[in-house]
Amino acid sequence: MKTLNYETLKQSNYEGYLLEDAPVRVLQFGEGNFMRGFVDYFIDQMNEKAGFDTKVTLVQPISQGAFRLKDIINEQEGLYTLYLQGFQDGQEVREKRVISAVKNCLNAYEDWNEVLDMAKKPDLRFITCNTTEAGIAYDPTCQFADAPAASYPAKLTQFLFARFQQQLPGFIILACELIDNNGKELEKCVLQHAKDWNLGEDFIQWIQKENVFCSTLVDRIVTGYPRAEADAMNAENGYVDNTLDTGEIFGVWVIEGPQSLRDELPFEKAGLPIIVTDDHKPYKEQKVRILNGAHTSMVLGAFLAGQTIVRDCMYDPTISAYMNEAIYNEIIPTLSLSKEDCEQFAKAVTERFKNPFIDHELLAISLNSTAKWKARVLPSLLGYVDKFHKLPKALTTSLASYIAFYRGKELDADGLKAVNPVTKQPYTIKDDADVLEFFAANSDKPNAQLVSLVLGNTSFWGQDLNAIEGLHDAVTSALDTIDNEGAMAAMQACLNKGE
Ligand SMILES: NC(=O)c1ccc[n+]([C@@H]2O[C@H](COP(=O)([O-])OP(=O)(O)OC[C@H]3O[C@@H](n4cnc5c(N)ncnc54)[C@H](O)[C@@H]3O)[C@@H](O)[C@H]2O)c1
Ligand SMILES: O=P(O)(O)OC[C@@H](O)[C@@H](O)[C@H](O)[C@H](O)CO
Repeated sequence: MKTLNYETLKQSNYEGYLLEDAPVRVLQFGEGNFMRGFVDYFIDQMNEKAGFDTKVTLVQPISQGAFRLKDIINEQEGLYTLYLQGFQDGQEVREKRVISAVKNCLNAYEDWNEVLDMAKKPDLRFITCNTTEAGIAYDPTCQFADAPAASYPAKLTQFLFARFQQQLPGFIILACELIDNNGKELEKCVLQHAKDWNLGEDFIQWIQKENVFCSTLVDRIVTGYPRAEADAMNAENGYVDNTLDTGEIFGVWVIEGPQSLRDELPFEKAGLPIIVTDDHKPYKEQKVRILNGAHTSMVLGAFLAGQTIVRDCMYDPTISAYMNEAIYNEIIPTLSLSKEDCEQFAKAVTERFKNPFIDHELLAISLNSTAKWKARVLPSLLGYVDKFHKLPKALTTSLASYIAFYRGKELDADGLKAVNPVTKQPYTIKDDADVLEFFAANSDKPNAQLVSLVLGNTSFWGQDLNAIEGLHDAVTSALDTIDNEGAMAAMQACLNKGE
């Protein structure tokens, strides 16, 4: 079978929508599954339904790994097949679409001059990005002369300076990272670099006046390359697509920015679920704390209890009751939106988790759980303690599950190795090097001591969690239960009412 590209599609008399040539008006930092299944899908839809006539150049912001995704994207001339599946208004929807919005992919380390040359293109109008939660951070070691600078904000500053020198208009910058105020945080980092690198007051003013940094909230479960079904999909399609992407049909993009965005991005004409608002925060709080909070507080314990994908957890009576306990009794009472709104959102989320068409792997969600637990679960735990003056059982147990999951001993380039106590299968813990080194060094310690060290690690949590009354003993006790009776028993213990 031939590899997917325009010629392959022509030869197979493909009749779907394709846009082979159009000006590149979007530069996108991040070539991952999520951006291709969400932002680039929306651009493709706007191209077809609203004459947006726009191609996207992807920039891989980190070095190409062994997989060499940039090369694979370019070999396929940016084309990829996206499967979006789930239920809409009670109806089963399965959408397959060849996305032709992407023109090509550059790697920041291999093609930096080409990236900078993009700044000279007058057509370029939008910058989109998702560089993970790790991506938007100020790194004072980055230098203007680096080619390129290490961090994403520093690379963006170099790119914006190249644009400024061309005396061309600035950009609408749509940040998609799942951190608070992503766009504004990105702008802060850029301004700091401009100042530290002495790029001049005119440039600083140009950044502020000519560019709109939008904070946005993204919501779609994108499960990425479907390893198990890829061969069957390729056989059915009649071509080999090495960048197949899958996700749920549900999707919402909330963009904080001026209403003029509605003129520049014709999403209304294309009938897309994009909301432009002057305050995205309530949407983000609700989504991150309920949906992502439910994922992060559930998956590590569920994995240790022998589960592998989210949907199966939803049909396990103990795990789903544990998740509901966390969502409805411990997370929602700490949120600012009305209980009714939050419960409606939560109900939709748990239905989405049951999506029969996508397999969302617990191990995929477990990636970087330290930062995720801090951003997605800790605020609810703190809010609950503040409001009710006692510990939320399920969220406290999720911290014990996190520690139990992270107790690996052998560290190699791939991650920290551990063995699942139920399936007896080895698994790899993936997180920042300092997190993995910490657990590799401390996993053998007795539970009470390990808990004290984890809770006291201020670089993980931004504070010493041992200071929360009763938390150390409660986490130690839940960890003892996990060790002696299993993770399922620890989750079950959170459901015993009246204690
Ligand atoms: N997959 C989903 O369902 C989903 C939904 C909403 C949001 N997100 C967010 O999107 C992000 C990417 O998810 P994905 O599923 O596309 O994963 P992925 O592994 O397919 O892509 C990761 C992307 O992040 C970039 N990246 C990784 N580390 C980086 C770093 N240190 N600095 C700069 N860039 C870096 C990679 O180049 C790549 O573009 C996640 O952080 C996630 O929070 C994912
Ligand atoms: O993508 P991650 O790894 O940051 O987080 C895992 C999931 O919680 C996340 O992908 C959600 O499915 C997504 O945020 C839904 O919009």
